[in-house]
Amino acid sequence: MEKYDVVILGGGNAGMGVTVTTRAAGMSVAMIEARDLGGTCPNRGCTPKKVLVAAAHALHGIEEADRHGITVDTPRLDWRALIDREKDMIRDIPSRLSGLMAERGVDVIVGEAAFIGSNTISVDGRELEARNIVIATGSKPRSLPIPGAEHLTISDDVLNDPVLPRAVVFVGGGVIAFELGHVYARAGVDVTILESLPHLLGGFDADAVARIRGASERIGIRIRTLAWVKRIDKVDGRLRATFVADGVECSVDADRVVNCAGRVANVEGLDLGAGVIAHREGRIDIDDHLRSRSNPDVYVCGDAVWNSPQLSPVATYEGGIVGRNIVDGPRHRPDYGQIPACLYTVPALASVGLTEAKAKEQGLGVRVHVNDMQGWLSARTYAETVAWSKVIVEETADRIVGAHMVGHAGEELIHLFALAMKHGITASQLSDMVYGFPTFASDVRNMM
Ligand SMILES: Cc1cc2nc3c(=O)[nH]c(=O)nc-3n(C[C@H](O)[C@H](O)[C@H](O)COP(=O)(O)OP(=O)(O)OC[C@H]3O[C@@H](n4cnc5c(N)ncnc54)[C@H](O)[C@@H]3O)c2cc1C
Ligand SMILES: NC(=O)c1ccc[n+]([C@@H]2O[C@H](COP(=O)([O-])OP(=O)(O)OC[C@H]3O[C@@H](n4cnc5c(N)ncnc54)[C@H](O)[C@@H]3O)[C@@H](O)[C@H]2O)c1
Repeated sequence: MEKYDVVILGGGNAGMGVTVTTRAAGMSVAMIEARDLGGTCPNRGCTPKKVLVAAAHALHGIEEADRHGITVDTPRLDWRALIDREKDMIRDIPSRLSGLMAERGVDVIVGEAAFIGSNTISVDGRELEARNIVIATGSKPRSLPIPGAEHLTISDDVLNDPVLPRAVVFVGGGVIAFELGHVYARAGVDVTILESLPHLLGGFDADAVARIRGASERIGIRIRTLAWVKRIDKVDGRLRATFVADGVECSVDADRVVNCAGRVANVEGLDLGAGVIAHREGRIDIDDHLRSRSNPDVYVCGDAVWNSPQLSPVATYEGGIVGRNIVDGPRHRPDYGQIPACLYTVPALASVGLTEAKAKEQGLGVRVHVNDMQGWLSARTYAETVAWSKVIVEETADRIVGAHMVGHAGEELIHLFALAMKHGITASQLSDMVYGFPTFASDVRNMM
């Protein structure tokens, strides 16, 4: 039996986050990774996705060129070349991270880990014992138990597919469907999004989502809410998604039907029972310190946590907290209050803090500043198709409790609001700054 102070299951953002403090404290650390070091974000998520989004931005710029007096012929996108560029960008990430782990003194073990006891793990015939075990195994697409589910593809396939399909259906109207849908629509693909709930993009401010819906429909994306997908059939070499909306059975034909119905903690194969880890349907019961309630030697972080945002910086942050709890004892708790979230459509939706609905639900006395900024000089200069903001300020304390933007460099500006919220900078103080001009940031003064 090999012995370690810490064994980490999974080498993604969360697992990497654990290694910093534990190694700095001189603990012996092993990391077990079944696929590629780096996990989802750099290999199958944020980074490759953003390479495609960058191409969508270029196409959007070309669409708007005539507004600047520029004539451009109809652009032709070489999809295979774009996928090659994406792959090129991320190719060496696992080997670079392997170098980083070696430098940090972490033993990386390749293989699929599972519990064999409360403090023991098996991997590829080896047995490891550890004082602390960290579950950082990420998430996987929620399976859809419908006839024809075997025809569904997932976001991994979209990011790997060198052939541009003619038509695509996304099952689920969440972040992945909108981001990939915008890329496809700009590339000329016929896109349909089918969402079972009455609202899209759950968790984002409803008014901001309405702008994104409008921007998506403007580029030809068809969106159906309250649409229940019943089955997928193969018909004449293509796929047919049959769904019920408003009590009526409808169908749509496509070359790909992509499962974007959410992601669940990837813990099924870990034999949590052998590890004495209480859970319900894959949701591990943890305390405020991200520690298993039934086995105090086990921590969970990143997407494997069932009830925190599935975001790459959150995974790193939670990994850091788990590392500190292992070193200092369980004292540190995550605070998710001021973490920005962005939807990388074109234009993007950026958000931090409370939505208007949540602020009101909490009974806060708030001023809500809503601006359609399309007529503002900065938006006109760049011929923005959408430029919109909502800033929610607690009346008595002048405290910013939420900010939401669509377009207008919101994915960058949102960090000004997050900084203000984290460090207690009031709305008046943020307005009172001297900003460089002309910039999108200088408009922050007038947003509240
Ligand atoms: C298409 C897509 C786009 C995204 N875009 C963004 C974005 O723009 N911004 C953002 O913030 N977030 C984005 N995300 C979410 C982000 O990628 C995740 O929140 C983040 O990667 C989670 O990190 P993690 O370390 O918890 O899990 P992962 O990165 O998934 O790492 C878990 C690792 O554990 C390994 N593993 C699993 N089981 C075992 C086992 N039994 N033994 C050994 N190893 C195992 C896996 O191989 C994997 O490498 C995106 C996700 C997807 C799918
Ligand atoms: N920009 C980013 O930060 C980014 C980008 C991509 C992914 N992610 C992360 O990845 C996670 C997963 O993304 P996602 O888009 O798969 O999930 P999501 O949770 O954002 O959206 C899933 C949607 O599918 C709907 N749905 C569920 N079952 C359905 C069914 N049977 N039929 C139709 N609709 C159904 C849900 O109501 C929901 O609206 C997200 O939680 C997100 O945090 C983040």
